[in-house]
Amino acid sequence: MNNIHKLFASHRGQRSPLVGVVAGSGLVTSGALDAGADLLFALNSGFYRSQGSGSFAAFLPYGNANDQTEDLLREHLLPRRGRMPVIAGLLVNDPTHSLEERLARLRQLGVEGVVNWPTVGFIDGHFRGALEAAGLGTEAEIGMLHRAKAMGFATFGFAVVGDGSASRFATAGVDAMIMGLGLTHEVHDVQERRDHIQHSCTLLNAMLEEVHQTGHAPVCLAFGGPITTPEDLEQLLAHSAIDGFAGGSVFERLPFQSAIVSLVRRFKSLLLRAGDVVHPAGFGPLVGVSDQMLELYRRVERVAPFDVSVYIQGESGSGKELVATQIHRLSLRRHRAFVTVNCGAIPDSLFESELFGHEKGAFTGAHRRRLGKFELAHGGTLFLDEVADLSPHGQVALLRAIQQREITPVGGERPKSVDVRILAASNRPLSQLIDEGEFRADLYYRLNGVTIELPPLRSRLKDIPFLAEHILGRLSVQFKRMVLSLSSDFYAKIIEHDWPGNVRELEHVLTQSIMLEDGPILDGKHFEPVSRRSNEARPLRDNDLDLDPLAARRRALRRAMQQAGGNKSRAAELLGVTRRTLYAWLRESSPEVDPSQKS
Ligand SMILES: Nc1ncnc2c1ncn2[C@@H]1O[C@H](COP(=O)(O)OP(=O)(O)OP(=O)(O)O)[C@@H](O)[C@H]1O
Repeated sequence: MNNIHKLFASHRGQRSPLVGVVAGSGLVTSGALDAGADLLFALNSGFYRSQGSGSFAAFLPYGNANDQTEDLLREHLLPRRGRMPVIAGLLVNDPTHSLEERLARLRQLGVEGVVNWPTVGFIDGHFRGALEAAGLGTEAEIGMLHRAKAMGFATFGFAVVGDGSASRFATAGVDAMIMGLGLTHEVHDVQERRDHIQHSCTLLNAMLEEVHQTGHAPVCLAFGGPITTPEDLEQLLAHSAIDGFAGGSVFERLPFQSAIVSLVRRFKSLLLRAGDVVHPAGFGPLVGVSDQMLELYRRVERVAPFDVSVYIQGESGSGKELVATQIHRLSLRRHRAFVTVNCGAIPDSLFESELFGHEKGAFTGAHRRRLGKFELAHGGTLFLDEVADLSPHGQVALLRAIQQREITPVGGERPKSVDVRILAASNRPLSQLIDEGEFRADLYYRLNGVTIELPPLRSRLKDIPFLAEHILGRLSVQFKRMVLSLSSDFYAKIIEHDWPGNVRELEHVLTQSIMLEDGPILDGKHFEPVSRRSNEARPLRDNDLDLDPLAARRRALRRAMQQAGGNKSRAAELLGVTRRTLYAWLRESSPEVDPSQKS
């Protein structure tokens, strides 16, 4: 009894289906192992897929199919199979080696099961008749499986729908039947898709009946056909008594598909963030309605059109870069470049080259002329982020460039004049650094034509619901989830927290919650507030926020039903709740949301 026989014996009476993966690469094998697949199939169709061609060629039961399968096993599947039992395809009419030789080699490799693949079942008409008459058809495959069984392999009969071979393999006493439903194909039309699956159920049930009539009870797996999602298989399992499913391209395609889906989503969410997004409760990309923010908007609006340098001071994550972008957008330079320099990230030795560029051959590795940030920003705005991190050397070089309005590229001979507006930001107060001798006062005065101070988030709690709504809107696109609100418990914790990381930290906390929680209302179970404030009076009254969870839920429901066009299944999906929960909510919130709408 090998591992496959043991698996089949222990599977009787189990409720979950057996799942076999036809792998064409090591990547898919590792994925199948990690996901807990029951069986790993080495069929030469996988070899074709890994070469970038369709598996159609593998349906020709001739040529060097057995060599291809052995290569696939040795190079890709066996090194990564873990403890998954492997079943190898064996072409019965092998023109190069005897079946005994092939089987002995497979056994040596550690293969535990054999299936007739590529099978003559893929051929029909006169040619098939001729093959059968010449003893090269199904009978030969049955003979091969008999020999394999005698050598201790588990045997799998691959039967093609409608050629009557299912009963012949079953009668021959194979351990498992693989019931081929045709090539894997994805159908997007919902109705057509359902028709295909129903048709597959009919075909499967006919084959199962054929097998049943023989009095044998092999394990029966559906293979390929229109099954491309777990939901498709669920339908098949609901309507036919199969034990599981095996497939190839359906699993191989998914890693790419999910990568594409997630990339497209991320691109989409980036587009939503960028550009001239105007938030009704804010100013350009800045969200917030607190008095401090309104004051800040006024200041930004005033200074933006003048060509003065602006120094933006604020804690980390409080929105300094957003303020800088907004100043640029409202300035006369808005159609020219906005270039950011993260001063803390440039090693001292590269400072001049980064900011002023270098000529070809200026130093080893300078293969071509490179423009520095000043030249890139010419005519536009240069944003010096984390300016407090500049070394003394960097401070001197920067001061000179600003004073003289010209730069000399490394290795260059003549200075070039540049016209840039300088915006600078720091989360450590520069005035304090000057007192400590860390920052040059003359540079500070050059940078600080006007100061704009960003208030920390903990001092403007009133902005939080607006910021949260804004961030959730972005996250629901990114995660394709309809999250509409925070529970009152979550808000209470948010208000208690000190937010040392400001808005960026709020973004992280909400992102974490959306990943860890289901449903449209986030509870923040995983978030523990940290507060250095004592029991001093809260700067916010409860009625400043929408803390009514029922109202929040109703709003969520209304929007989901609207978005789903009244379709309750879709609305439940959008909200991440079951249909039963959706019905309960609909009853609870009627008559606001009409539960009689179509489902
Ligand atoms: N008022 C705001 N409205 C909307 N989003 C904001 C606001 N303030 C900050 N953010 C968001 O918070 C994040 C951090 O903002 P930003 O990078 O501008 O902060 P910063 O002060 O420059 O941070 P650091 O000091 O770390 O460079 C960004 O994703 C930004 O979009």
